[in-house]
Amino acid sequence: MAVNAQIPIIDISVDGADQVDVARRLVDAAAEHGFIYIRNTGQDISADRIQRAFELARTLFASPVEDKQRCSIQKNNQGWSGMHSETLDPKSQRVGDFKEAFNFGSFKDGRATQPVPASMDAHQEELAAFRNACHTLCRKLLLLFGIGLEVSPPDFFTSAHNPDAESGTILRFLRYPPPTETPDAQADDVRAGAHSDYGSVTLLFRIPGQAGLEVLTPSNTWAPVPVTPQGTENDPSPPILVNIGDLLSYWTNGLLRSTVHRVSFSPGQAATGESSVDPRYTLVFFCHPAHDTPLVPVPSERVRSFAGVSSQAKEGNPYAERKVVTAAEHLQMRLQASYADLYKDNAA
Ligand SMILES: O=C(O)CCC(=O)C(=O)O
Ligand SMILES: [Fe+2]
Repeated sequence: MAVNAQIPIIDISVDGADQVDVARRLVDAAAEHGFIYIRNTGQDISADRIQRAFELARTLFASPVEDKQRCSIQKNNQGWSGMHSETLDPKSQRVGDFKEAFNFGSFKDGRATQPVPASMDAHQEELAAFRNACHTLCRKLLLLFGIGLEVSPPDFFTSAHNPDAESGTILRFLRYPPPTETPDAQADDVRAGAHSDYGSVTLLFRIPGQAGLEVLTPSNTWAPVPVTPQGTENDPSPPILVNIGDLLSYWTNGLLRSTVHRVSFSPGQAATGESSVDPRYTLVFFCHPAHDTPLVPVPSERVRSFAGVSSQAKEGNPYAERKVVTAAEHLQMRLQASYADLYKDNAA
């Protein structure tokens, strides 16, 4: 059995805790691992709210296929993508990812600004509220990163993530079919190819008992990431898994790590007590800065003087060359690589 990934568990909501200390621990975890478990005792996003969002994901994917197709993914990265239409690791994958996804962009006055399946019509306010709660938690984390990195001013990242500004921020529902629905899958296939995320920070919600997520360790092996790490079994909800995206890694000169991960079918690789036999549902929130944010050097002595821009810290970050791009430009580069079909007219 593979050894689980060693990812720190941090509680950012303890009453009376020293925020500077919490911030430092968060930065250390992000710099060393790129992944952090945020303990969820219900203060930031309640267990009920998360469970309801999972119910909505099940309802959405059970919608008639024509209804989902009507909402097919567009170049703005919003909408439905069916099996095999996204290929997160095009260099190594024989076929596209074994998954179905629905990406929600922004909501205005509690309504989606994009077509959604009819089954979601009555639930739009609830979806908007979940998305807002995720955004608020990301901004809380970004403020702590600002404090931990001694950025001046500490709200440098937070103010670049104004929830009302146009951005690449996406709430994504995912469904990975069970092996019984994918008899054509081969031993080397993956449910989601190896990749690092594109944005600033990602929040991942999973269902206890469902295996699949693995991170690439510094020794180049795949380590499973259990949904419920030791010590959180009695919490109302498993910890929220946070990871650093390429944009924040790039922005911090590689100090905060964006770590490569994938979703495997995991026979024999699953963490104890987890399995891959059921359809797997996950909820992911990809937080991005406002489109027009220039990714200039972060005003932090610690970032500026980060000497360890080593090949390891740059892992998964294809933009080794430093040049000021906007958040929107950064996102476009990545999307074009993952959705070959959607962008094929732009090739050449
Ligand atoms: O479903 C998961 O566990 C991870 C999904 C993921 O890494 C992604 O969508 O970027
Ligand atoms: Fe990811």
